[in-house]
Amino acid sequence: MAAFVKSSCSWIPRFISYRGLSSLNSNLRDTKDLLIKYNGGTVDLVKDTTTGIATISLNNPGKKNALTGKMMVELADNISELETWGGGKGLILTGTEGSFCSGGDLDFVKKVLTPELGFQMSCFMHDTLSRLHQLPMISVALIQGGAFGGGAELTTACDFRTMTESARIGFVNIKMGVITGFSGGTRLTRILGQRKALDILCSGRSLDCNDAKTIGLVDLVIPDMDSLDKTKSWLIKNYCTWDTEIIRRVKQVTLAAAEMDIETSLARERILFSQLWGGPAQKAAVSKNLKHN
Ligand SMILES: C[C@@H](C(=O)O)C(=O)SCCNC(=O)CCNC(=O)[C@H](O)C(C)(C)COP(=O)(O)OP(=O)(O)OC[C@H]1O[C@@H](n2cnc3c(N)ncnc32)[C@H](O)[C@@H]1OP(=O)(O)O
Repeated sequence: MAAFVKSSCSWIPRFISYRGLSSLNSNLRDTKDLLIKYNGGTVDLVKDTTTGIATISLNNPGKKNALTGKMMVELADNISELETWGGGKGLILTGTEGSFCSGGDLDFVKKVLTPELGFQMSCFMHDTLSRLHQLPMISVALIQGGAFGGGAELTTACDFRTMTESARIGFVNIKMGVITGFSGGTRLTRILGQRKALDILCSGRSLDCNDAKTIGLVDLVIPDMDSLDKTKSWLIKNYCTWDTEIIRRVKQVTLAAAEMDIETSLARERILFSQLWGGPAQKAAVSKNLKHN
């Protein structure tokens, strides 16, 4: 692997081999202390305890919601808070003032341009987006305005994506001389399959809502007006109507099936199922003589 790095990127110092980087012990605590120094913007979490729907808003409108180091830390902290929210059914990830996110804040990026710092940032964002993806809640990215580079990558950590009619999404990392740093390469491939992901990642082209829907990246196209309300209604109506505990368990079963070996996943599903068996939700349902036609 070191030879591959050397031949294709001759400017990378010899000591930064693939193995060398991955064996670095990236301490997330130290990375957090580092990132938080790169100021600007906020990431705001609102939990609606009536509906069980949380909203995370990326807020750096002067830069189309580009992510600073501090915003990366706030996003991680918001996910930590949601990990402890037992009442959560759904999550909407979006941006303020008509934009989703234009990727890493280029003013911040310019200050951390070494392979070691890139590796640290990447470890931190991988951890955050894995934890977002693994939340026992149904997550949706609402793509409005633009989602570019790291911003496009953020959307791939959610279960679903809605997109407004005028929005664009582009995995432009290749045009910036890098590949996906926030885990978007792996996640996009899981969503679309290798061939379509290669097309999107290698071209770096921007997709409009029709392209994104056709290719299977986006689940719902919505008008620009009231897009947050429309996304929330869609999320509640389709995925968050039923009992909180049951929704959270369904999400956990699908995660296990997607990411674990089959025997481990089946074992988990048996436990998640049997803990509900004979519970109040089931007793109420079986006493109603429901017809499902
Ligand atoms: C982590 C890393 C990675 O590759 O993995 C990345 O994500 S690298 C980041 C990859 N993203 C990018 O390269 C996006 C570059 N930006 C753009 O392509 C464009 O700005 C758009 C996002 C399409 C928006 O275009 P539009 O014409 O609507 O607005 P605009 O260009 O006037 O942008 C409004 C203001 O936001 C700033 N701005 C926009 N994107 C920014 C960014 N990522 N970092 C820092 N500032 C940014 C612009 O410089 C401008 O500042 P002033 O008002 O002061 O002029």
